[in-house]
Amino acid sequence: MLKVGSRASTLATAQAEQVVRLITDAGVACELVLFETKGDKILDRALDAIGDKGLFTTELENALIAGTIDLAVHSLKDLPTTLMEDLTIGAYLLPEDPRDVLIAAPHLTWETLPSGAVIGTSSLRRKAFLSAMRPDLEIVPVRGNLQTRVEKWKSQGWDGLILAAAGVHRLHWQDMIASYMDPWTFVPSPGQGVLAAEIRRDNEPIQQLLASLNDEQAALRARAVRACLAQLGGGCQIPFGAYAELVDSHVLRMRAKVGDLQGEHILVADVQGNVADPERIGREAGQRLIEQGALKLL
Ligand SMILES: NCc1[nH]cc(CCC(=O)O)c1CC(=O)O
Repeated sequence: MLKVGSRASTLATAQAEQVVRLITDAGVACELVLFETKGDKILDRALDAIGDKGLFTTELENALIAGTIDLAVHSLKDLPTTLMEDLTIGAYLLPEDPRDVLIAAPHLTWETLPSGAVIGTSSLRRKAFLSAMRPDLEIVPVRGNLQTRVEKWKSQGWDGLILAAAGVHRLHWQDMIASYMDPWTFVPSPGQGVLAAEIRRDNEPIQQLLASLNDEQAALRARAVRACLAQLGGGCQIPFGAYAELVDSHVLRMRAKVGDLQGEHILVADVQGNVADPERIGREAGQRLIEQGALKLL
């Protein structure tokens, strides 16, 4: 019996159950093992204020190394670019919509949000890009799992929330979506919407199984944007977004965007290149941001 580890939040569990189904359908029996991570426990501070990388992933990586689980399912965007030694990404799975969405009352959209509207988000990236596009909005912090954030939005009388479309779709909350943000402007977190299956490097049987389930296109796009993040030093504590699409079967196009928290200085790098080497495209985008002074902004 293959042991599949996941965080215990409703979204994480729904994601892991989808992966379990994928593996079961491939003929391998598995069971789910649920974990609470530091990021699930600390709810009174923004993620960047807690500081360390791997807030949602360390407990799962420890369990992989200890052999308690054989595979860990993560939201790729929560997984640091540097994994613990002896661990690797075995597959990129089940890509969902990579965009961010505005959650708001039915009569509102991004275009009709009034001046002074109150929007909940604790993400530095969302804060920076919101401020750059709409300096007239008021941004308030909101932490916790998706249920908690939606309850806060309703109980506090805020006008809206920014969330990942992927999570909203996976929980079947489509009717709360007021607008989809354009990914080339409101650039998503690198790897948003994609699931990562993390395994031990020496686990060859599962490596082979996962290779057959890997989503090739999601993998190429994810490798480019994560190489860019790595070039800038990794982690999720910076106002940074990166997005990639295949132009055709040979060419990958990506955009990386960095801002300051006030959204006053925004740097953009666009790079296009051969899909055979997605990391090169990502590093090039990262390098261009650094040449524009990105490291001074961060
Ligand atoms: N940071 C928390 C987190 N990690 C993954 C998702 C959603 C699923 C995904 O982006 O793949 C979310 C919620 C959100 O950002 O709204």
